[in-house]
Amino acid sequence: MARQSPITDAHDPMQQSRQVRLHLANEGELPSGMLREEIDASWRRSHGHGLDCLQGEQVGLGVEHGQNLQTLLELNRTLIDAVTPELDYLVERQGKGGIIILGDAQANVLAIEGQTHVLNRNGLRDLHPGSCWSEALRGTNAIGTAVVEGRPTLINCGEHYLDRLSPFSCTSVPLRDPRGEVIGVLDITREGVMSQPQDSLSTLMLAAGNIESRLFGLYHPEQLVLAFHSRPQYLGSAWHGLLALSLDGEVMAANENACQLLGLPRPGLIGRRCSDLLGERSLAFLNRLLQGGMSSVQTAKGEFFVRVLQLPRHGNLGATVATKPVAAVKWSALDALGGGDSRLARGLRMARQGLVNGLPVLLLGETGTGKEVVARALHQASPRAEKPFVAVNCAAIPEGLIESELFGYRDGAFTGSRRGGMVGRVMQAHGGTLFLDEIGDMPLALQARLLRVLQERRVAPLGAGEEQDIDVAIICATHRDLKRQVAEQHFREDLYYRVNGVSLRLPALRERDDLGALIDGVLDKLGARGVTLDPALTSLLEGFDWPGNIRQLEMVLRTALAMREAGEQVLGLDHLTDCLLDELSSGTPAAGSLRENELELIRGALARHQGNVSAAAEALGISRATLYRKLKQLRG
Ligand SMILES: Nc1ncnc2c1ncn2[C@@H]1O[C@H](COP(=O)(O)OP(=O)(O)OP(=O)(O)O)[C@@H](O)[C@H]1O
Repeated sequence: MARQSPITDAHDPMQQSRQVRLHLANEGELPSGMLREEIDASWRRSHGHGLDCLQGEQVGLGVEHGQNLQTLLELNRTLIDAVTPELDYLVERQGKGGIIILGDAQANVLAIEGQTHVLNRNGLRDLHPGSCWSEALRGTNAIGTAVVEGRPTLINCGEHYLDRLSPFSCTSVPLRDPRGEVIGVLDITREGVMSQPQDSLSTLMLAAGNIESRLFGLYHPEQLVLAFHSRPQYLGSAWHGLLALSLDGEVMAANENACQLLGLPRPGLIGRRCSDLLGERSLAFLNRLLQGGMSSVQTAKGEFFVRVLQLPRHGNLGATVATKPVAAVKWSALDALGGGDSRLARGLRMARQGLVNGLPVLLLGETGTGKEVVARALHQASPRAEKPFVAVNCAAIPEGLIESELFGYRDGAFTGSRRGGMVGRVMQAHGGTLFLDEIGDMPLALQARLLRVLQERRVAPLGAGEEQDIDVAIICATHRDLKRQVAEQHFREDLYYRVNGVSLRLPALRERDDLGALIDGVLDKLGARGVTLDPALTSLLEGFDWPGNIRQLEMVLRTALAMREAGEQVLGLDHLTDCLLDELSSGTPAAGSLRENELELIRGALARHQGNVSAAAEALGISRATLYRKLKQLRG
């Protein structure tokens, strides 16, 4: 083939890379400054590997030349297990033309899903499980190059080193194990130039964060895994710090975020005592974590919010942070939640009685009224306390993932998913308690499946023929009016009766007459036992309507505590920011429908925070998700 076309002044980047390729093939050298910096570096490496950018690549590649695919899959079993839910989700999300690829640390393809016919259409038949896409063999390509670079990589059409890969654009992110080593790569490939490469990149980075959190748990099944962040909204996200603790409280592993948040390199964290890092060693701290879901600690790096992400599979958790076994706090925790509200205290006792006798418990209440706290305390006060408490937020899991998350899967979910695949949350709760939060948001199709599981007490993972017996206590919660949902046919009537064994409505804060007891409880939880409120602040708080309930009260008290001078034990109006004072002074919203008032409150908060949703949600004491949901409901 005649190779012509010296470099000319091309403005089209695709045209430009084509000319660079021709020049390289003809002259045997790469002209400088013609390609993006990282592409230039990768092309030089590819050239150095002796690859011909026009003729093809080296042969002797991957499984088709003797490498055993089964061995490859077995070697990467943990990675495959951790990636499967995200892979399913990405396949569903990427739609037309999207191909999702999972590679290992050597850029061997482990799984390829989605619109794979697009590859055949373009004559690319050698991209399949078992094939190797390392840079050394195939030149610049997102999978191989991301492995070499160890960072997210985007390769647009002609930026591929090999001419024949030019019809495609690919984005890849490396996946790291808890030690920070690259153990795989996740890729989205599309036909043609990527119009929104940043979208694919952010989708992949979010997925990588979730996968790495899951891997962290899978690598440390015998340890207590704590998630922490300086902002509570970031707990459970791809950005939280993770620490795996041995049963005597020593840090066994830390993820990259944890190193950054604590300002220490990994070797400086491993082997340290959790109490040195997070500044807490008390039984109260552990109990708060186990019952309240989230707790805050003051450290040299400022305030962190901490949540338990995974309990150790075996062993006495009490020893991890505290010195006494956790079981010692069982009853007192539930009793304390009743505060000074005798009706609530009675309801809590009945709920416990029902749960112990095998009845499902349904917790109803507005956002922030403490439904999750109550669910955990009920579990702790039951004979199942030593067994797992597994919480599933049905509104937070993407619809396409709920089924596999709840019921798990066997095999066939994608090439390489193994027999025994992933254990679903229902099965994880075996012997203990399953808490289905926001059950009112569960899609109808899944409600039918859940109903069958609850009736038959058997579960079949996706792709599995046989069913397994399960023994779980069920607690459900929702902020929705489930009866209305049933009437409007958004919630199955039969499921409603199945989950509604003992129902307990948690009162909104404005309906409670034990604000004082609650304030003491929250101060205690925030590590400020003995701090009191002066009469002016007390009466301001008593006059407020508390749309965000206890969560909002907690935020107000947390702010006031932070404004104290050293040694101050009495909180007053001086300890509130102007913004909070304005908010609380607005008191009970003026007459009008609840809907209008809510909308007004949200609009007000958004206006005060210049449309910043996170700040408005924080001021209202609700999560961003709840704020969006409410806006959608109220406007629609
Ligand atoms: N009795 C209590 N004493 C002190 N703090 C509490 C109490 N109940 C709840 N909280 C705190 O209030 C916040 C909200 O509680 P929780 O998450 O259980 O509410 P929820 O009703 O499940 O909210 P949502 O519906 O928004 O998920 C948490 O930070 C929790 O620790």
